[in-house]
Amino acid sequence: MRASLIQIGVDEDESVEARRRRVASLVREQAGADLVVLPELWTTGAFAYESFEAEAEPLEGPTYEAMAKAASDAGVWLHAGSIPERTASDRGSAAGAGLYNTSLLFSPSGELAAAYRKIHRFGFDKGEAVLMSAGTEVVTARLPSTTLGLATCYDLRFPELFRRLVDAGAEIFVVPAGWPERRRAHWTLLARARAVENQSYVVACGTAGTHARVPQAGHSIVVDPWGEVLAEAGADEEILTVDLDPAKVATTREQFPALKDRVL
Ligand SMILES: O=C(O)CCC(=O)C(=O)O
Repeated sequence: MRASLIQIGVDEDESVEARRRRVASLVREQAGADLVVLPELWTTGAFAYESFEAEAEPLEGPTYEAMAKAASDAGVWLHAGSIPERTASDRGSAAGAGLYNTSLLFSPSGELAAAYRKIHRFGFDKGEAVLMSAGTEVVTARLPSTTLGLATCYDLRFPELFRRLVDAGAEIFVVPAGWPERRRAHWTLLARARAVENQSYVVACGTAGTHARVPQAGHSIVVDPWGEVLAEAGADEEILTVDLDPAKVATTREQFPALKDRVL
């Protein structure tokens, strides 16, 4: 299974429209891959809090349309990163209520295969944590050769979510992010920890450059179920392509059956 992670920069000088077109074209260029992954909130930037409300879209909005088409044009499973999703309950309610940080997975025919609303919102008492609502559903998606478990950025710090995903059959965790450079060491460490403790692949795609004055870590990473880093990007825009063997999850779990020793 070939995965391509598109680590783009979210530059305020590029309009959301232009970025959507550029990303769609990059996705089309990945024809031949099985799975293509984009970062978190790449239309607005994960730290561009002041743009969330203005750039929020309904689930089936312009990003959905463009990414569904790009997935079918390329014939790939596309994890289209996440969008600021506006739901009906947003209208007339308190600021941010009814906005979600929602990731979208499309099948190679451009059908929506899964949508995951980020459960753990980042920012403590500001930013996303107050501007967006929290998702409540743990989401997996069945592909022909494996099962994906969906998580987003700050979720990586919460191992209990990943256990729930494993219990639901996940073998590959897909984690779009807009992780800051300041905590890059945590990003790499946590990606490897989630892989090792759950004997699963971690496919984690971040953003490049700086947005909303927050330098981004980049360093998209793919870790195998033994914790080996199969590929890691640098800090700049990059497409990271890597071959995964989904069967390695079962063999790792058989040969070193630590998951069977869970007590709690
Ligand atoms: O946990 C972190 O250090 C970064 C999380 C984050 O930036 C996010 O979830 O948007």
